[in-house]
Order: sequence, then C-alpha cells, then structure tokens
Amino acid sequence: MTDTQNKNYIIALDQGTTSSRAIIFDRDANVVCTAQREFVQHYPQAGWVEHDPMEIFATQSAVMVEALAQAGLHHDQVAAIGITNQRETTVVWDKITGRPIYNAIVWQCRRSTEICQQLKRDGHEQYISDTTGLVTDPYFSGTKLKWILDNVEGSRERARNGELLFGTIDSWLIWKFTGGKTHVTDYTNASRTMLFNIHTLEWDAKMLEVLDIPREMLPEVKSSSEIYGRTKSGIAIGGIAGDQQAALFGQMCVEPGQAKNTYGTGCFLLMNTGDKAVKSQHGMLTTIACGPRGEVAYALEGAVFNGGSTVQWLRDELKIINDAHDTEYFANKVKDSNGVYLVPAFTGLGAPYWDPYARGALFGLTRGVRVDHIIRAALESIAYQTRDVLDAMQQDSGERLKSLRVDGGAVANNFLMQFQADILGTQVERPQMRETTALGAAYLAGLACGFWGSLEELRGKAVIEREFAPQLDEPAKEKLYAGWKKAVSRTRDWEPHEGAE
Ligand SMILES: Nc1ncnc2c1ncn2[C@@H]1O[C@H](COP(=O)(O)OP(=O)(O)O)[C@@H](O)[C@H]1O
Ligand SMILES: O=P(O)(O)OC[C@H](O)CO
Repeated sequence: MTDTQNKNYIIALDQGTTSSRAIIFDRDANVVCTAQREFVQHYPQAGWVEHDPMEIFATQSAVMVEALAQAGLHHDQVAAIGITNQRETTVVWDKITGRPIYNAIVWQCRRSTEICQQLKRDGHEQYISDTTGLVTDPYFSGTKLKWILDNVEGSRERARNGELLFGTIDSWLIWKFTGGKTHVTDYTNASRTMLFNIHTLEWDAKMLEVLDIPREMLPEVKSSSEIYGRTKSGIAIGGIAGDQQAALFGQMCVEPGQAKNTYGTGCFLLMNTGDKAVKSQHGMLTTIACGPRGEVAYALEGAVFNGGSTVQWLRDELKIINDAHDTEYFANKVKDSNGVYLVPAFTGLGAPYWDPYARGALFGLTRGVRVDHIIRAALESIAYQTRDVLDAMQQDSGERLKSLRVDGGAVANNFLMQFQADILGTQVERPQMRETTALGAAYLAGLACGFWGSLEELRGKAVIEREFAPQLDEPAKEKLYAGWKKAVSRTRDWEPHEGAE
C-alpha cells in the first residue's frame, strides 16, 4: 500500500504495437489527459517485424511527461502507475549497459516458423498445448527468444552467466523506469511466452530445456495488481497486464462467460472462464486473465493477427487513404464490395487457422472493381475474421453470446461496427469509455495501492454509447460469409516449406 492521500490520479501507460500512450485517470476513473506517440515499425525481411526497444522506452517516457505537463500535475500527485503492453514481443538486454542486444522481435514476426516446425517434428505440440495453453506458432515469445540466442553470437553463454535479461515489453519498461532495480513480469504476460506453466504458475523446466533458454535471464512472475517498485521519480508501479487482458478487466469482464473483442493492430476476442483453464477443441488459446481483484483467472482467446493493421497498410503502403478514419466514408460510397474479398494474412493466419505459411490476397477482381470496393473489403475482412473466432469460441464454450462488447482504435468506425453486427447476427455494444485497455491497467494499479477499494465502486462506469443491431437477413449473411471462407482457403499454405506439396 502507498499513501494515496493527496494523490488523486493514476497514470496508465499503454505500450501498443503502433504507439505508446499515457492516460491520466482521476478518482472517478474519468480520463483527465492523454498523450500519444507513434513509433517506427521495422520490416527487415518479408514476414519479419521489429521495434527498437530504446524508442519504445523513449516514447513511453515522453508521453508520461507530456501528459503530466498538459494536465498541470506534478508526479507527487500520482498514486500509482499501471502498465499494459503489446504482448509476446521479446526483448533481450545487457544488465550492465542497459542496452538491448537486438531489436525487439514483435509478436507478428514469423522468423521463428522453422523453430516451431522442429518443435512439432520432435513431438512437443501436445505438451506445449497442455502446459502453456498455446499452439505451436511463432506468435509467442519462446521461439523468438531462442532465435535471438541462436543468432546473436555469444548471447546464450552470456545469458547463462547472468549478464543478459529477457523480458516482454512490461518487464523492459519496468526495468528501465526503476533504473534497473526491478526485473518482473505478471502472470498474464508470462502466459504468452510458451515458457510458462499456466496450471502450476511457474516457468516450465521442460520448455526451457527444449528451447535451450537459461533460467537466469527470466523475470520474476508476480500478480497483476501489487506494488512492484518505484520509478526514479518515486511513483509506485502497481499494475501490470498484457493489453488484451487489461481490456477484458477494463470492460469489467471478470465473471465466467463475459467476453470482449478489441480492434487494434490485431483483433483479440477473450472470454473469461473463471478458475477453469478450458482447453479448446477449435483453435482458441487458453490464457491467464485477471479476476475481480487482479488475481489469476483463465480465459479463452481468439487472436487475429491483422485487424486495424490492414487499414494502416491501405494508408502507408498502398497510399489510397490519408487517414484510417476515411475508410468509413469510402466504404459507405458503395453498396457492397462488388464481390471482392481481401484476406490480410500478411503475417500468416492466427486463430482459428494457425497457418504461418498463409499470405495475403485479393480475390474476386473484375473490370468494375474500384478503390472504394477494396477499402470496403479491407474493413469487411476485420469483421469476417472476428466471425471466424467467435464461431470457434461459441463451439468451445457451448454458449451463444447475446451481445459482443467491443473496444480499441478501430471501433470508431461505424461502418465496421454495423457490418460486424450483420455478419455475426449478434448485437455489438460500443462503450462510452473507449480507453478500456488503459482503464484496466489503471484499475489494477488503483486496487493495489488502495486508491480504489474494489471494482464494485466503478461498475457504473461501464456505460454503452451505441448498440449496433444486426440488419442483414440470414441467407445474405451466410452467402457473404461463404465467400470469405472460400477466399481464406485459397491463401492457406502459400509460402513454400518443408513438407508442403
Ligand atoms: N476509424 C477507423 N477505422 C478503421 N480503423 C481504424 C480507425 N481508427 C483507427 N483504426 C485502426 O486501429 C488501429 C489503432 O488502434 P489501437 O487500439 O490504438 O491499436 P494498437 O494498440 O494495436 O496500437 C490502427 O491499426 C488503425 O489503423
Ligand atoms: O498492441 P495491440 O493492441 O495490437 O495488441 C497486441 C497484442 O497484445 C498481441 O498479442
């Protein structure tokens, strides 16, 4: 507990895939101030994605300072910081110099595909699923970490000697903010490494051996809501959660059966399953989430790798829009996609397909197809992928969702939200408070330091801003969706690889 008297604010640091954000909340969990900076995405080879960890730290510290300055606050007025982050992204750094030994390998990066194939050939797939709750896919940190240790000369030896540290982005930021004093992570982030036993809540000796990862470099694993340390300026760090689990908590989905979908760079549908680690039969992940006080709970997760990033691709690579927001206008200019389907398998396909060899494609091109149709197909692809995971999740849970709670940057798009409701045949509920990821991190930090007594105090905050009701009739909906399934089937197994026909 810290002294929260005269400290009337919590800062959430939301370190996402495309930007670093700092959001200041008051005692009523209202947003006081937000600061945000985008940072550079590095694509050194096809299918590879990297970030510069120093730039991540620099942008994250800068937005914190900026938000405090804008709000006219001094750091003494902040009760605690909550940290939430893009998950799985892997950093290895030198304990003495504080410098990373390689760029951060981002969750979307496919470079460890061959390591995963070897794990499968060696018969480890079932063990990985039973122990870590994950599928054997390059998405997760373990094989990225192995790649760094295999490829940066001398690094495995140095890690064994205790000279190097590994962390996901939460660990890296906390280590930097505490001036190298604290090397921790939380259960939600640990559950995404493929190195953590989600049942015993310990690093798994067999996975460390199989991937040849020295235990000395791993962070200590803690709960999502406690005081881990202090920044150099003295602010307590009191909450850590992977961004998807933080959003689930921020949406107050803390009871079994409650679910949300976040539309950011990717799309992540999580359903709380309480104290039961449910094993999926349909390509969902079993992961650690937060219970009502930030304690360990379990969730089923459907992870889609490319959601809002498809819109960024239209903006940054195709250059057919200036701003993500414009997609709504262009999509509404046409009555349908004119038979066009865009499958954004830029970095393979995640749930429920798990195909690292799939690559993106445009289907159904005819002479009448215009840019508007392609933009519309890009937005529709986000909704189709969510339908893929929701169908799989409903088969696993045996329950049909009455409505879907949504959040993330792309939910501002009304066309997307309406098409989502149409293609699911399920009501979509958009909350007034869109910063649910940051809010979740703020709640975790606020609960840890006694700033808030319990989530109950904050229940009134979950106000729905707009509901989107399905409007498409059943045959039209299923016809569109059948076209999507056909398009996806043609992107599968595209990259040549050992064992392919
Ligand atoms: N109005 C919009 N329509 C469609 N996509 C949008 C819109 N606004 C933002 N996006 C997309 O949402 C993503 C940003 O959402 P955010 O939740 O900040 O993501 P992240 O945390 O992954 O960085 C970007 O990929 C952007 O292209
Ligand atoms: O940064 P986001 O919001 O795209 O989230 C990334 C996820 O945590 C990856 O698993």
